[in-house]
Amino acid sequence: MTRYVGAIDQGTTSSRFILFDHEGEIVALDQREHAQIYPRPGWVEHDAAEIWRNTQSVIAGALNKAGLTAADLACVGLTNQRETTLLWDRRTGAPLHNAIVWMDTRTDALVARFSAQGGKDRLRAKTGLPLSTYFSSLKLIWLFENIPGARAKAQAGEALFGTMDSWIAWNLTGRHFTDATNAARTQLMNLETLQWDDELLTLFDIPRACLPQILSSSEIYGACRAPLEGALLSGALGDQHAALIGQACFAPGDAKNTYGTGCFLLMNIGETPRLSTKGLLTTLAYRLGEEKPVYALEGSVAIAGALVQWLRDNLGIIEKSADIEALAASVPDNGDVYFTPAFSGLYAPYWRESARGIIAGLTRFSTKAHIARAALEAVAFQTRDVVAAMAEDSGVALEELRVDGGMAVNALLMQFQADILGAPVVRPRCIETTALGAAYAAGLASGFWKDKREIAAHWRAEKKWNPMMSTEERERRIAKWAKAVTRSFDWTD
Ligand SMILES: Nc1ncnc2c1ncn2[C@@H]1O[C@H](COP(=O)(O)OP(=O)(O)O)[C@@H](O)[C@H]1O
Ligand SMILES: O=P(O)(O)OC[C@H](O)CO
Repeated sequence: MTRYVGAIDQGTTSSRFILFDHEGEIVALDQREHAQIYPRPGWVEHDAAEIWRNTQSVIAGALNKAGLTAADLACVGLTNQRETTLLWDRRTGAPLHNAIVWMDTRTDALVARFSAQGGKDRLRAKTGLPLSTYFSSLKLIWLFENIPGARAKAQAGEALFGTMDSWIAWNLTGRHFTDATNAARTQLMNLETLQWDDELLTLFDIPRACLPQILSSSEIYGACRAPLEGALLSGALGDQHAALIGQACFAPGDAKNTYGTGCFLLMNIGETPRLSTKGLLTTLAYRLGEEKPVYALEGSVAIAGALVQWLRDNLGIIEKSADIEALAASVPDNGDVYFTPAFSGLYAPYWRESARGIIAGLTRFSTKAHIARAALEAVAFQTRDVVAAMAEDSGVALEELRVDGGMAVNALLMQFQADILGAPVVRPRCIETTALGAAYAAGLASGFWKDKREIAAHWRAEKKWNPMMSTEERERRIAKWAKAVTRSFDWTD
């Protein structure tokens, strides 16, 4: 029997390929960062050709490290940054433009245009999503309106639309498809039927001919080409949905928070898509093969690890991301500095397109260490806002928070998170839960793992942070943060 499953994790910052064994343990990993392209304030692009090259390279790299070949893999799963939008030429395989990244705000004028047309409630009822620069629909319209000939090619089926899952899967298998979790983030899929919705396609004037086929998150999609010759691709889902599976959040009420470039808290809400009244998204959690779809409430935070990258790349106050912990720990507190990182507006629970980042409370006393500390705290405060919205919405307070993602290695952040939530934070042994979830989705379809129960038995807590802050202090800081948040509003109006 082949003893391993491979998972491609195409994230906002980097692409990884990870090999897992039957216990869900990592056997080998290779990772490569790609360029973040910022052509104008608020714009963020990726070179999709570079991402495909990096994907090929990390696949070869991890297989090499493990001394394995594609023939040793029972199957392969694929997970990805969601919403990031690409059009490419069906014949040549060349992208028509750089991919427009999920956090890009160039479509704010389109938000205003469609808001003025009315129908926002109908849109939310059908897709679970508000009108926002975040989702693919408006990014695709921007491409049609700004790239000469793009619409005509799309209408003729000569240009294909896809998020990063479709792009990688098309390059790997030659098949043009997406899974229903990724499709849920385009704002073109009906959350009940899990198919492209005619009313939405008409509203946004999107030609059906360019859209990928929507499939489940766990089924055999096809055999791969080099560098995974012959291996079966049998799992595909958005990264946050994959992390939910990787954290074994299979029961209603189970939740996880993934700290990557952004920060995304998803709570399983079972088989009925319920709309939030507190600024959360309703999304498909996953659809495993022929099983009934499972839904989730999501609190999306655009800027988390991206803030650490910004301190590194734009301000140069740290050399590498991990350095932020020592710098922030070199001062006992934030020195009354609060950082609202509304670089892409504010997402959940505020949904303010026109907010922009601010650092508040600066004095002659403030140092780069206070700013570093305020940056880490901002990630925890944003998560607290989402947790509070989730509790109000569901009427159930979170007993503990399961965490993962690149920033979850930061112990200072994790302790502050527990303090500011007033609830324990638990990190599992494997924090590569996104890739693990994709491997699980693939392995369930291929029969490598029997069922969800077998998978859930692999989950092990590795570390737990208990809250140590007094209630009074917590409330004081939350009030200060809330003040800093309001100061960031309406900057671009
Ligand atoms: N020790 C650390 N402390 C704080 N942030 C970190 C640390 N290590 C990595 N990061 C941040 O985590 C992010 C990468 O996490 P990852 O889960 O790989 O993200 P993505 O899936 O979005 O590419 C980067 O933004 C990086 O700055
Ligand atoms: O790349 P990540 O892990 O920050 O995730 C990005 C999200 O999928 C965007 O919705």
